[in-house]
Amino acid sequence: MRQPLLERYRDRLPVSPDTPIVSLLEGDTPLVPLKGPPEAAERGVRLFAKYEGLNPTGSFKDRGMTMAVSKAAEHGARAVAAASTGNTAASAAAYAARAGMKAIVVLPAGYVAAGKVAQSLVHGARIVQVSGNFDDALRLVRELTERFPVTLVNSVNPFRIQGQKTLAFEVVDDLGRAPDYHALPVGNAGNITAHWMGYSELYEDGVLESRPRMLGFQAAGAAPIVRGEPVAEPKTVATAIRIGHPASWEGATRARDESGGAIEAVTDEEILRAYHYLAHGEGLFVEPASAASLAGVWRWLREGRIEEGATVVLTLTGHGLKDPGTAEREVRLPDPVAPSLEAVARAAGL
Ligand SMILES: Cc1ncc(COP(=O)(O)O)c(/C=C/C(=O)C(=O)O)c1O
Repeated sequence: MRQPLLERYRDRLPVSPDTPIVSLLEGDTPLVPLKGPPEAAERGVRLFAKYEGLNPTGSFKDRGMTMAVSKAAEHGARAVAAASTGNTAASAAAYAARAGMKAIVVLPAGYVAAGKVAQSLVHGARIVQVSGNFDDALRLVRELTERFPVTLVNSVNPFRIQGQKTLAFEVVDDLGRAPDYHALPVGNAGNITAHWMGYSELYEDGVLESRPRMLGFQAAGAAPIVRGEPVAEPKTVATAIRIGHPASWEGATRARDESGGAIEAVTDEEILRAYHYLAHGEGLFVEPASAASLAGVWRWLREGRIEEGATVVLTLTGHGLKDPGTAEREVRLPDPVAPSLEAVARAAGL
């Protein structure tokens, strides 16, 4: 029987007997071995995908949200709030509903994928769209939660990072060791901070002999950490990481530097190439931001920067169904045909 995430890793989380467990049986996602692009097989590099789209709301956010909303409930909160590019909103809406709390989500108008908006709406969140970008939304939500009795559940809330570090625990449980590299997309940078925290806790406890090199990838049009300065008008097809001023900037650079890893930019073209490869080459449907993990590793492989025989884990952060708009723009639906065997066979290419 599946356990709530907070039960499975209770001894490594700020969970006390007074903490109500608000759970949708999140976590315990598959670590899927990939065939990998040819550049991987040529060098005997083993690729694994941590398929976070199989969390209850379809993204890794559920790991942090079960922790943050459970702690909010412990402290008597009646409402939670988050700024979001969409997945935090969807997750906050679901866990608030689970907890019988109100959810307020502030979204950058026009830049949130349809699936995420649908989730937030149907779970009953109070949606506020602002004419601005995610960074404006986060600034406003921080002011809102200082002014009103509402708990902030963005990843500036440390309980979110605590919940999200469990991904590293699961990878080690599955592999029996840390991978040599762990790649993931970087937006507000809470997730790379959390990944590194998880591996570091196991390393410091003597469970691991080594930690992975963390490889963070930003979209080229939204790469403030790569550029070393905020990006006022972030632009990318990967709307989940269309963020110009990451709240966990320091956490991300610490993970990069302490691990001897890197944070680099990948173009929308590289992201979409990886997006299509994962879907029709590996059978994994992910949203564009998630594909940035593979896009970056694919470039490292082409450039010979990953040593022979290495083990690489890619965090695929959100399910492709979150962003049907990109799917429909990327793959045109054929016109209807006559209801005859000949027409169907011809359309089917038989
Ligand atoms: C699919 C997907 N992939 C990668 C990221 C980047 O993680 P962070 O670097 O921890 O921000 C996000 C983040 C989304 C939000 O920030 C939000 O939902 O407000 C995401 O949804």
